Amino acid sequence: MENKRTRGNFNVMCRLVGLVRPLAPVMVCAVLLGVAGFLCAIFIPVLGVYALLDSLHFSVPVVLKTACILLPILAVSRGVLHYAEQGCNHFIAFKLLALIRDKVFGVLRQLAPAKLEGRDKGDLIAVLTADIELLEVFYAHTISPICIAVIVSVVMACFMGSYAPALGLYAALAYAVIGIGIPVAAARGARKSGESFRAEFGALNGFVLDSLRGVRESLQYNDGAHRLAQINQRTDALAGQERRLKEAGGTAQAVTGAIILLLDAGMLALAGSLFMAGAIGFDGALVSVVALMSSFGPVIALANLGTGLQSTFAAGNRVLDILDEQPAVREVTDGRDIVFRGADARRVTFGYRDSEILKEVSLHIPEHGIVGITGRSGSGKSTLLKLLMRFWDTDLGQVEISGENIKGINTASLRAAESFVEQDTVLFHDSIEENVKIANRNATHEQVMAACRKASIHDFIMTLPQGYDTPVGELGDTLSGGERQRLGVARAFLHDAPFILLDEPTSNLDSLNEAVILRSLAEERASKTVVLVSHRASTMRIADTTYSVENGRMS
Ligand SMILES: Nc1ncnc2c1ncn2[C@@H]1O[C@H](COP(=O)(O)OP(=O)(O)OP(=O)(O)O)[C@@H](O)[C@H]1O
Repeated sequence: MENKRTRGNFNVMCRLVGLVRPLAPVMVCAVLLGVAGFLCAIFIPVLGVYALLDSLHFSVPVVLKTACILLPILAVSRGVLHYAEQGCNHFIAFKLLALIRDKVFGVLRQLAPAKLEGRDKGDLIAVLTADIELLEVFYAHTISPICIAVIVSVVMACFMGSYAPALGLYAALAYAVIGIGIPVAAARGARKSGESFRAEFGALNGFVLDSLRGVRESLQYNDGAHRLAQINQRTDALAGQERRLKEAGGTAQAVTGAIILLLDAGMLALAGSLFMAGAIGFDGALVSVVALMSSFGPVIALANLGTGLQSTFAAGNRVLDILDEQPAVREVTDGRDIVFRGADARRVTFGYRDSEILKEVSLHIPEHGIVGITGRSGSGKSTLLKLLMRFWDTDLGQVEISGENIKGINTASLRAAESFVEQDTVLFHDSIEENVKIANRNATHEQVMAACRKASIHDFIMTLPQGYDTPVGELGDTLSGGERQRLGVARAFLHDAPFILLDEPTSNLDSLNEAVILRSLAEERASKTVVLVSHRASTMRIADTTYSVENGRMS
């Protein structure tokens, strides 16, 4: 993706919160339940102190008898509130994974195919699975703990401040040190490793996927051991990074524990000195010390987030990179629908990024004509077909379909009018019948068979034990290149669009199968218009007009 960028953590946090606005009421519920639960837990020892002071005849707001009734109520409430908070968090987790994946898939649909060309597919899978999964931690276990910690800290600082303002200020400072100071310091230290861990994780996914795809090549050239060594090296590097992240997390936890003890000791000294100076009573000093000691729970949860948070922000960044990516072409829904009446390229200039591939190319494709395009490898023939499909927009000049600028035609209408058979046919892990039917989900079995006959693949399918129900192996690698190619052509026949664009449809075929497909195309010409890219003179013979692309120019 071109859009790879690093946003500030606060920016990432705000953007991620914005993504799940519909879940805000449940999040508020989770926070309120969490605050109530923590306050119950904190006030159990405080009530104990009140009971003790009451029995020593101090004047306290809660007497021994009331404390004895309240203590079990608080204990049970703590459990119930915690359970309900977790219930809300899990509800949020499940809903938001669906919500974010839906958004990301929506964007990918717009980016495809142009912006996904050349993208590391393994890395993309890592974003769609692991990174989004990690965001669940962010929403359910980061946002709500932060809110809970802020609210509980304010309540407790006010409570201690009611005995003496200095006690309240000290408590607020202590909470800030644990809840802000430690996670910020830990996150700063782990920022680079968090980002590179997520990036490396995606890269390893891509590498393994690549290795699986190329397993035959690796075996053939005896490159398996080298490939395995590379996988091991990457895995070790990733494990090393993870270990460093975990070690940093462990160190942060140990430091947190030590600082809390020091802060407790400081509170004891402060309360003691205030008591000695007569500013507060013994009850105020004791209650404040116990209240502070028992109220670090919510901010400890934040301190523990520090190092893990970096991975979460890095994952958030990667998800936002996809969401922010601009498609190469915008889907048109408020344009015109067309009836196909021929196509034209008018002085089309186009390049991928900086390199110019086509320069002022013009070409006329009359309705019911068969137009051939030849040219050396890499001259831009497939690129021209992609411009006719509007996978990309031209830099200069324009492509017209039925006399309309292609940019103003509704995308759905354009897709219905065109069938594009690319050089490589991608097959899904499904039966042959279903693989052909992706071109027309409503087609009957008879129509699928007719399309396969035209593509000269029917006889082969009938030799298979399960015929059209034969499952196609992963990535179609149980079929030969020519068989896959003919299935691709069968899809185009089944799609039944008036304009067929074929990119090297016969490159893997013997002359017998080539002849069948060319005859089928010739028979279809009463209702179809065909653009044919091929290096084979025998295939080009059926074209009425042949253009040649050389050095980006058409002749
Ligand atoms: N998505 C892309 N991003 C950047 N460059 C690309 C992209 N797709 C193709 N190219 C480059 O554009 C040039 C033209 O590619 P194209 O596939 O159109 O050539 P072609 O004439 O169809 O070649 P062949 O006959 O080998 O299929 C090549 O140099 C290719 O590397």
